[in-house]
Amino acid sequence: CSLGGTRECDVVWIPDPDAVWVSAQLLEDYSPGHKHLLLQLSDGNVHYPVGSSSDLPPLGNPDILEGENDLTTLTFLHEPAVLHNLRVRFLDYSSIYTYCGIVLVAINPYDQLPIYGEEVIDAYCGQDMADMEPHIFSVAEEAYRTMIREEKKQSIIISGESGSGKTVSAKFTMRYFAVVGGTAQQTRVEERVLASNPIMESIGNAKTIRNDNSSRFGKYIEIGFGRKGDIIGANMRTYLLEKSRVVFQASAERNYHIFYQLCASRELLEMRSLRLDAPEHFHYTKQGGEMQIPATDDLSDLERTRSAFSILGMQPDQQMELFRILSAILHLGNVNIQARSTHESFIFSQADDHSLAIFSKLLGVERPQMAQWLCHRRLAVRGEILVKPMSGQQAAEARDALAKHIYGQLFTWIVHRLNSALHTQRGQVKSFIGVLDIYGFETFDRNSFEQFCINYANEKLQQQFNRHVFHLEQEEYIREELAWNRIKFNDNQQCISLIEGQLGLFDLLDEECRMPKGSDESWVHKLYDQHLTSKPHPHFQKPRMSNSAFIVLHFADMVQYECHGFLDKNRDTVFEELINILKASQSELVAELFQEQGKVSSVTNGSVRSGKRATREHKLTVGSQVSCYSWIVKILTLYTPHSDTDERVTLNFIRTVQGLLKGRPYALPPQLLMDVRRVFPVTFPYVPPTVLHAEKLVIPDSLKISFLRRA
Ligand SMILES: Nc1ncnc2c1ncn2[C@@H]1O[C@H](COP(=O)(O)OP(=O)(O)OP(=O)(O)O)[C@@H](O)[C@H]1O
Repeated sequence: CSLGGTRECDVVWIPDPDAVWVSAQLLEDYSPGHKHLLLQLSDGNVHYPVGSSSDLPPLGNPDILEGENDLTTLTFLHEPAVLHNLRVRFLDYSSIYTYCGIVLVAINPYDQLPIYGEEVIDAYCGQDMADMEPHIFSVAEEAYRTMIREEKKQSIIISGESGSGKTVSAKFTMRYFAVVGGTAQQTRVEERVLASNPIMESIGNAKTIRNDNSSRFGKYIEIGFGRKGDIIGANMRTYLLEKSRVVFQASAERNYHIFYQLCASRELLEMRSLRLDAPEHFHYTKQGGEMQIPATDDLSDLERTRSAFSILGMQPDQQMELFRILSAILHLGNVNIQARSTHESFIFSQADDHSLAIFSKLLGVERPQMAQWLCHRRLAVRGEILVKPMSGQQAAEARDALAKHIYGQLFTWIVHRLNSALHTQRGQVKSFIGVLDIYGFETFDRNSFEQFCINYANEKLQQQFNRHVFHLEQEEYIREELAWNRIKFNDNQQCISLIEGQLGLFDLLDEECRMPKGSDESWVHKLYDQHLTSKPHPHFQKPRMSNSAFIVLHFADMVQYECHGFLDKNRDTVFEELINILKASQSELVAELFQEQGKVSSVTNGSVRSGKRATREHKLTVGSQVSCYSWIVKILTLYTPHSDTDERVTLNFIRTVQGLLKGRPYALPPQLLMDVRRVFPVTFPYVPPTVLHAEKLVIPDSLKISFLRRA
């Protein structure tokens, strides 16, 4: 029988509510105009309705192609063909890997497979990708060989939803490079590169409902190779750590592993001074209700973390410094903030609070000062400085913001420390292979700012994939004048524009953050006005039963986000008084962690949000960290404002340049971000990164000169 009378075939795929797709035997030829197809399913014959020839079900592939190791060799490549082929390979051939051209598709086996030993690495070493069964090692080998043969830097991008196996795959590629780029005996460099994994997992991974060891940050590691293809160092960049987890965990989730590791080690002699208890006694570790991950042992995991720190050259006393700060965060979470009985809206924290005392001692800071500034804030009113008690909720938020901030600073410090241990002389690095392991697409029952940022990153990654696999490939066909049928693919630019474009979700969020009375609710209503009423956007919806949530139709799924907390998380604010106390800490490490912050806070911050100058809060929004005007940043790095006049000049300059650069944005390189934070923590508006590079942006010399002269 045949469909359309042109091709002999007797199997088609039809949609099924349970199995997604089922195959069916075609019992009659189809000719245009037929209203039904007569199909044989496992449970009998059916008349499958077809409106027109474009409604015909997808055709099955010939039996001979079943289980092919490269999806691009299939005669028909569509969703049911892909799923069926992956299933056959997984179930019948016990193979978790399949190629799709240059892409390797991996299915998480959730089982220890004997396919990653040294002998398998040896088997893949030096072999061509096309000659070998699909494997993560063959992708690593291809990158390694191309780097050496063509002297070209390489990147491996690992993407997939949460729990799909990205981090495990990234670790296998690193192990592969450590073996092929090392000597027979592991040298210290490879050992150090591999040792960074347990450390990053301890401080950046946590149990979520999807994955017991979920990475809560993005990671890009560049492994540097010397002339002979030997590993000589590495450098890591991290992206957007989920700091909210430090103070809050959803049901059945945990905080970062390191906290439980420390609690589990509380009986060790050297750990007693940390005054730790079981995790169920700490507010910051018990909220998820599940303290233990089956089949893991937090105590032995801490040993692994400590030995990795030692491999990376961190001395035991410095490790203890880290553990002291981490333990202090747990004690901070237990600080008792109470409503004052006479006046309910004001609160105080008892100076003899046991947890506050331990927290202050561990961090080497003054307890009375901490008690004061955890529940009071300084206000400038008509030139006068007033001290005002906070409400209970404000004080709890200030405490949590401090905990998140300390953890975030410590995380960044550890990454810097690891990079110094993995660092090599630039001149020696001949080439590198980058491995990007970024958080996977997420959708939970309740999604917030973190999921929004993660899904946005995945949307960008998908676009990169589309560009690479379809767009650039087809451009090459055009250049080479090859005949082929243009492949249609789902371009996700519309969804990306909704998030990052002008009047997009980030744009309106940053604007709301600058409003004196901005709130999550008013932001979400502005979204409804803009993207439902004024100009309905195909990727934006409002849930029928809620006035405080919005839905984005992502490439991977529809996700409903609750607006609560978006503004706070985007502002990422900490009060300066608390930072100053930490800066004055007797602990060298604590003081060092906040030195940068001190510099930032001493610079007056042009807060558009309050409509006035604000000196007390750090306000570079998270959204605006993702992208920024690089020219402004470059010029700012040359310049530190010293007075109010300077600041006004700077703000005017920024506004002028923003006008000039409208629609020509540029993603801010991380090192410049550090510079701008240090020099001038002004809130930059969110602008989408495009293909344009900063170097190509032309700023009139007259403007630059006039600015520099005035500055
Ligand atoms: N190749 C594999 N072999 C055996 N088990 C695997 C493999 N890949 C993944 N797993 C299992 O799946 C779990 C989740 O994998 P992984 O942490 O790599 O997911 P992920 O995609 O990085 O998730 P997230 O985005 O949440 O960080 C691992 O802890 C491991 O138990």
